[in-house]
Amino acid sequence: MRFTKMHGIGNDYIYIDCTEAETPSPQKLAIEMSPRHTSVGADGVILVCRSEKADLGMRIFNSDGSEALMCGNGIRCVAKFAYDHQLTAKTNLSIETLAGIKTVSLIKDEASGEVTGATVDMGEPVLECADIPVYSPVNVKRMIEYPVQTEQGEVVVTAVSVGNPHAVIWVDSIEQAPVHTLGPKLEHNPMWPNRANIEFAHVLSPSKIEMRVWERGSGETMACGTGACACAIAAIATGHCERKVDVILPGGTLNIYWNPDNNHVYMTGPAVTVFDGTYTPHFTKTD
Ligand SMILES: N[C@@H](CCC[C@H](N)C(=O)O)C(=O)O
Repeated sequence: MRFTKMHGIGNDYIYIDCTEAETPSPQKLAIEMSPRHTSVGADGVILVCRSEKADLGMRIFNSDGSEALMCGNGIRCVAKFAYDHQLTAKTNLSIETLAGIKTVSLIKDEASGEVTGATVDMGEPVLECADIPVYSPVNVKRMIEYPVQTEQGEVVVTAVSVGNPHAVIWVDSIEQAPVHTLGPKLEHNPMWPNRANIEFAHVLSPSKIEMRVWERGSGETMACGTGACACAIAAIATGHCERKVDVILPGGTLNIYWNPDNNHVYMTGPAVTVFDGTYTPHFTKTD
């Protein structure tokens, strides 16, 4: 099985071209290929698929095998993968995800012509609890800077969906943030029927946020594109930031713009190929 390892500011996935043949058991493949010390090593597996409704389709599996609806860093890499592997010659393309069709505009280096990144129209963010989905004890419509009781005390959460569910928590210091303790506890808190990605973020200025993320199904990662959008949305919705925000993550920076005219969120960032490889899965069809 051929694969390409790619990353968007350190959020790395194993990309598999499924446009000619299906990949059996992608959940098992993600569990098997993601471990960093005993396998290829990645935050999960992304399938590049055909689509009847868009130029291409994608599916994303976290390292625990769970399937997510959307991946912000992944979709930029899918567009680069498609262009570099001649699956398309388009530099503006539509990609079908389980969270709907997104449009991606590739960014090329002028001198080399190489695709170095992309801007993605992430669509309209969702703040309504019922649609995220998130349960609140007193049935609030939106959970904006809302107090939540945890074993580690009260935390103030803003709930946002950017295709997948996110909880944004403002902290004084991202270095000291309880990413590995509160992160998994909140990910599995029954308030989230489908679990959630947990962001610990700090507003540096009206145009700059720094954050760390505990990703649903993958643990702490170096970056999360949908998570960066969620933090920017939470900061803009609460008046902490203006419409254009640079979100600084351990792996690098993403530029987020929430357009007031159409309510769409745009994310710009790099897409990088690390290496190509071949892999023989250990599981059998009867596993
Ligand atoms: N890293 C991604 C998000 C991947 C899926 C997420 N862990 C989930 O389960 O929702 C991104 O860049 O958005």
